[in-house]
Amino acid sequence: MLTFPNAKINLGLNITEKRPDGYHNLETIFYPVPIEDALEINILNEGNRKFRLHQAGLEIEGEAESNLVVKAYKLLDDQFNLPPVDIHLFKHIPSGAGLGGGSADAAFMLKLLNNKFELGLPDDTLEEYAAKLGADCAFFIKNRPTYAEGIGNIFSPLPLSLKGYRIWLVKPDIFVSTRDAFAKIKPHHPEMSLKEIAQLPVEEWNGRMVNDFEESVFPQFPTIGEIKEEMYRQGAVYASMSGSGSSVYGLFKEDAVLPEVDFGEKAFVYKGRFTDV
Ligand SMILES: C[C@](O)(CO)[C@H](O)COP(=O)(O)OP(=O)(O)OC[C@H]1O[C@@H](n2ccc(N)nc2=O)[C@H](O)[C@@H]1O
Ligand SMILES: Nc1ncnc2c1ncn2[C@@H]1O[C@H](COP(=O)(O)OP(=O)(O)OP(=O)(O)O)[C@@H](O)[C@H]1O
Repeated sequence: MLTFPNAKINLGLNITEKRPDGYHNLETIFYPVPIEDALEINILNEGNRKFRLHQAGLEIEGEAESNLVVKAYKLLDDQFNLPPVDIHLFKHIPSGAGLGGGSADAAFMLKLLNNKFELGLPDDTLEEYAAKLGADCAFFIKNRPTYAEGIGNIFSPLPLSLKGYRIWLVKPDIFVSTRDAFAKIKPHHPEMSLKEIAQLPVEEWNGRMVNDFEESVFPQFPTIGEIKEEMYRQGAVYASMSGSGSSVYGLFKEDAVLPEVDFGEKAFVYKGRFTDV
């Protein structure tokens, strides 16, 4: 059985408070983007191992045991004693990008196991399992535009569609530590709530919808800020860094011409368009 975990972007990200446990309260909107990994499971018939992981495409740091698809399998295996599985993961979504690729793989693995082994778990239960694997992981269960608050784990659906807009996304060869990016932020409440801004036309988001991480990340990595400027030079109606970086996206009108721009040999570049979600 095969599935295609997709990435997300953050539309706005306000870091509002530092909590006693060291984490931060925030508000953001998660929106699915059609940049996809491929994830397949088959029943494993040979040997006495519970799982085998084959990886292709972009490299992922760490052992198989620390891969989120394996963690997702183990989580459900502990409860349901699942058959052994042979896992194939083709990695296309860059990591350390603010695109939630690892979280997407984990959530899609839960959904895949639920279907393959007919566990009958409803979305709410799958979301509870997903939340154990990462704060934004549960978003990918329903995988539709979502307003998130708390530490990024309290969700409400949002009536918002980017259908018809084009997206140009660039992830330079820069690694931003999410932990360091949080540590440099002075939390504050925004003047206008993100939910309100999201109801305005996309053309009115620039200057209102803000990703607070840009303030701490751009001075340290000017290249990331320059990519955002380039997006606006090319006619983006709205551009922003996603999550804690390092990817930057621009939203463009349907008929926009997106030229070839050299963002460096190792940059990941994606051009696509939104369909209905
Ligand atoms: C900021 C977002 O990109 C928004 O989409 C994500 O919430 C970040 O999620 P992530 O990359 O999976 O990050 P995690 O692995 O959960 O957290 C990394 C580190 O960031 C800090 N962290 C994370 C989330 C949060 N609400 N407050 C924090 O202060 C913590 O120091 C944590 O140890
Ligand atoms: N299946 C997986 N795909 C990608 N990364 C994985 C996976 N499993 C574990 N990881 C680990 O998780 C880390 C974060 O990866 P991820 O792709 O979620 O990027 P991210 O850009 O930090 O996402 P975000 O900040 O939006 O949550 C990686 O550095 C990697 O070591």
